[in-house]
Amino acid sequence: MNTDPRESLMEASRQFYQLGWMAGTAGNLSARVEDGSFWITASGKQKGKLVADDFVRVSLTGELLETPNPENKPSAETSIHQAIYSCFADARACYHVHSVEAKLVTNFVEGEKLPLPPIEMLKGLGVWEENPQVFMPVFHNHLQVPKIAQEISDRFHRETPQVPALLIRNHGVTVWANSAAEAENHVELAEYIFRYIVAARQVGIKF
Ligand SMILES: CSCCC(=O)C(=O)COP(=O)(O)O
Ligand SMILES: [Zn+2]
Repeated sequence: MNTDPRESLMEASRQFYQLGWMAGTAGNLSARVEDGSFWITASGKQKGKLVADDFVRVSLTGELLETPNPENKPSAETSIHQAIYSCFADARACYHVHSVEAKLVTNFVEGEKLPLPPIEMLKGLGVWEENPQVFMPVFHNHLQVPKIAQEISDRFHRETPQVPALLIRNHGVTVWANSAAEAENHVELAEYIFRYIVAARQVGIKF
């Protein structure tokens, strides 16, 4: 496991910012270290030019353990990262971004899950069946983020998601993986799938 994952997080953030998925201060990225704690982007940082001081390290229970800049506050959405790491012991990185398409697709369903198209890209999210019926969990965008985190934790303890990703309605996607590199792949694959869903709807393709 990487001892200090901040370089990978800064690189991913730069890339997602350039793709328009972390516009301004939107989104947050984290990765764990050996003792189970995780480095996460500090709240309100411009995501196109993060430096190593723009992070904090917090414990799985949310205690602030390290802050290179004393003014840093943990991401406002730290509780969601805590929920993911608590639910999935193998998760080493958790990335949350805000694309236009991720918000749009959550308006295509009323319920708590978004049907995904049976396309090849699902293999990158761990689904290897032929013509799979796969759903991505969708959560309500409560103003109080810990409430979203609690609902994620409750639902994932009842039912393991089919893909390592979740949507928050009109907000964005959160993915997790067993490495920072794999989390970057998961964001790119999820975003590709959202673009496909938006495009399919425009031309009337149903799945
Ligand atoms: C302008 S984005 C609003 C907050 C949010 O949803 C987000 O992802 C960034 O919050 P953070 O506290 O991590 O900067
Ligand atoms: Zn967000």
